[in-house]
Amino acid sequence: MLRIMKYLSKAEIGQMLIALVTIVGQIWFDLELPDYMSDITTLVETPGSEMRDIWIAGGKMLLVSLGSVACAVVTGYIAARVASSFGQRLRSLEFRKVESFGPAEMSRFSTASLITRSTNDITQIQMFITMGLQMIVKSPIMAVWAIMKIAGDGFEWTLATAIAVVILLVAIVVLMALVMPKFKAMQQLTDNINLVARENLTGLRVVRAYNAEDYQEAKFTKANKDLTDTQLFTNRAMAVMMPLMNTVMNGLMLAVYWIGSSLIDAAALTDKLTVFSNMVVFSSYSVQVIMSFLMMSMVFVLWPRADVSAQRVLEVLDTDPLVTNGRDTAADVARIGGNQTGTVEFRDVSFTYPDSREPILEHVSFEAKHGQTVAFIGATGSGKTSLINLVPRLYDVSAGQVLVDGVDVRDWNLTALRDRIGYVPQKSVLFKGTVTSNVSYGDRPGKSGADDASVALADTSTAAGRRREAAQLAADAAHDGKLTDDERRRVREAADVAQATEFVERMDDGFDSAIAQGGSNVSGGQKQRLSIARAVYRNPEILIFDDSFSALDFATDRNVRDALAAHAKDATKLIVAQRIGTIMNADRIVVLDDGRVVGQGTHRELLDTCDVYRQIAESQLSKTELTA
Ligand SMILES: Nc1ncnc2c1ncn2[C@@H]1O[C@H](COP(=O)(O)OP(=O)(O)OP(=O)(O)O)[C@@H](O)[C@H]1O
Repeated sequence: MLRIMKYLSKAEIGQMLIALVTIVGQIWFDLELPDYMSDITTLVETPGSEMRDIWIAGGKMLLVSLGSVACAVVTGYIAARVASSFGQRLRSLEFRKVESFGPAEMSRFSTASLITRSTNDITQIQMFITMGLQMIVKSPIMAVWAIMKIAGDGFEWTLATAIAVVILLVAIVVLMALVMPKFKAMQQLTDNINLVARENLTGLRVVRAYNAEDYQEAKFTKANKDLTDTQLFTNRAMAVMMPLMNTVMNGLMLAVYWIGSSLIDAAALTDKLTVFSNMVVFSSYSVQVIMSFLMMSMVFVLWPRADVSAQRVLEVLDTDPLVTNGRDTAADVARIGGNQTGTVEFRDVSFTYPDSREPILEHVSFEAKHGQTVAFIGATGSGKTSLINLVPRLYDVSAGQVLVDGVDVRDWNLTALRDRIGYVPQKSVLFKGTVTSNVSYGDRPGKSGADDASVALADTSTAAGRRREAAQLAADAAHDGKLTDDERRRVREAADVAQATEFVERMDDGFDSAIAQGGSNVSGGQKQRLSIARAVYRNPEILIFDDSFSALDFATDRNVRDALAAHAKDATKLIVAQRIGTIMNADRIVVLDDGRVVGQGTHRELLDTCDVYRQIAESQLSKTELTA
């Protein structure tokens, strides 16, 4: 928990120091009260006391109480302010970190867990700061201060208080040992609930189609029951705490008065009043001592969960992606690579997924020159996707080298490298927005070094930070959906290339038509065409299509390829395909079989030299097409 505090900003630390002063102030006021009470008791018990004096002592007591309330309000305000700006920063940092993750880190944490970690876990930390930090500071100071006030006031009373404190400490330690492991499990079980709920929601159509509601429900019931059982255990354990505290507190009161009665009994007549007054004061202070232990126990209710949550958030923040950023900017690459713009070369590349032992690619070598089309074909699972994922560095090679523009991709600055690439993944991804916003998605070149900016932006603990955040939001809002005429023309051009214009124009608002989250309001083929348009819009040096024509009919497939050849003739195209028709005109076809290159060349050459290719071709083309 302490380690996460390093993410507090200077302003927040300053605010917390002010809160420390108000906390000490509140304790001072609280501990002044019994003294005035003692004065009033003495005045009431002393014959001939003036009513005026009692009013004055009462008035002072009221002022002291108001002082205590004022301090409590200021402390609460500051704690809430610090907790929310700190929570906001942690969420931003975590979001930023997750953005830098590659598929390897995503599968290590799982999407469901990352969602819990940036929502529920941060809420736990926020709650702890709002309530726990006040108590954590307040309770020991108050306990020590109150003990000092009563120490030496009466051996018997002090002993009774000490016994009560020991009972409380033992109870707290035992309870913590019991519930701490359960709190850890609780966050993991919350992950699990998220996982099952997400799976059910994303796979809703399949669930319905296979009448698998009962199966899904059973899975959810199990996850739900596991979480409920754990929560019940911890809540029951914690439920013991409050009654125990009350019993100890009342027991102590009883003991103080019981001891007091015998002390008063034994005292000489003149001392009886003093002993009585001492007893009233002592009982008030001992209540404060027990109250501070009560507060400590509340801290121990909040702390274990917040501690587990802090560890889980730190685990994300401390993870360095396997794919690290290189240094070479576009200008460096042009100098080092000798202007080999648009070339992609694999030099004896082997690749094994981080979580497996079997190599997926072995000794793959090929070269794609500027403007060439290189296609990859092979059976399912032969490693085509794994191969092209190495170009934008979704993963890094295990051996060998991948060179873009003549420079090893590991040396490239990641932003510069990815700005060069238009990537259409196997599974099309569309974002909530409009057709235009999806096609022009890559129109803002990446900003290297944005990390610092985002950390600074996330600091909203100062007025300057909040102004900066507002300016950034206003700039983003001004940019959203406000494309220039030239950009709109380019969106249309990209849609033309992807053969998307016709269906987009048939939509209600044309290019401004809404796209639902995940593109659920357009068909699979339409999604693919918009994804292709998005890549074309960037006008990149390298276009990567991972089986991106599979949902297109043959005529559209051909039209897209013809339009690409004309529009993006300068771009180097890497195409993964299952259909021979899609790739037979490529400059080079690389045939993969079980992660190895078993043939390379043009369609004609491969028909003569590569058995695997010939078999695929024979299964897809007619005799006349084969001999054409
Ligand atoms: N994240 C991963 N971790 C471990 N193994 C993986 C991972 N992704 C894919 N694989 C394995 O790598 C092999 C190659 O997968 P890849 O997706 O590259 O094949 P592909 O040729 O593109 O197949 P398809 O044509 O079906 O898309 C498969 O055996 C698959 O099980």
